[in-house]
Amino acid sequence: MTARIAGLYVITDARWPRPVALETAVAAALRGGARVVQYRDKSEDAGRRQREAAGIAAQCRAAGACFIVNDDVELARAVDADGVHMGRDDGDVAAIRAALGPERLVGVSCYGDLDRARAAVEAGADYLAFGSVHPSPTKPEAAVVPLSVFAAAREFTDRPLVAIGGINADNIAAVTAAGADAVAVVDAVSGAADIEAATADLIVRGFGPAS
Ligand SMILES: Cc1ncc(COP(=O)(O)OP(=O)(O)O)c(N)n1
Ligand SMILES: Cc1ncsc1CCOP(=O)(O)O
Ligand SMILES: [Mg+2]
Repeated sequence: MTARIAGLYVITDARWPRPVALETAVAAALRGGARVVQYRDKSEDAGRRQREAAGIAAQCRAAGACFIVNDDVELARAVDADGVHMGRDDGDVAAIRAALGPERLVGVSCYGDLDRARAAVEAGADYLAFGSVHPSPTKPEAAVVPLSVFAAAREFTDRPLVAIGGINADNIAAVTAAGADAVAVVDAVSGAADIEAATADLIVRGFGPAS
């Protein structure tokens, strides 16, 4: 399962107009080659969240991509997502691991904190995310952490390492060269005029041409 966390990891953004265009945008990202999609929606409209997450889950299933729900274990279970992504305000990693069982992935934000990363591995995290690795247009308040964090984390874990924050076509190659297995983006895809082309371009620049 953890092998599925690799390549371009696209995170949905509220700027995608709702509801039809969100699906259209996810379809374009999947055609462009996104291997992981995360539903990230901070609203409290439970009905719309459920509908949108279920729709994206079906799209990812059809495309063979991995589908992750941000923050919300119950929603992940309800739509049969492949996993959840949890940050420092989203609950205890061991408790989430126990609640979800071994079949679903638990991704954990580690920011630039290697002690948190070690503890997350101990608690059963399936992948570790580090960032912002550059100033993020989506989350400008996020602290920037050095790319050396990937080599440092690789010293103690073979879990997939995900980079996030301010990653775009100009800097993605340096991020993967530093050791990130997957690269998570919001703006570089959702802000693009042509989502399919932007996705494909990021993949070639970051991971090389498809073999
Ligand atoms: C892949 C990935 N990495 C990091 C985050 C950030 O999680 P968190 O710190 O909980 O912040 P929010 O996204 O919930 O605002 C993420 N969502 N995905
Ligand atoms: C959710 C999150 N956590 C750290 S940066 C970030 C947002 C990443 O978005 P972008 O790719 O637009 O910088
Ligand atoms: Mg969170």
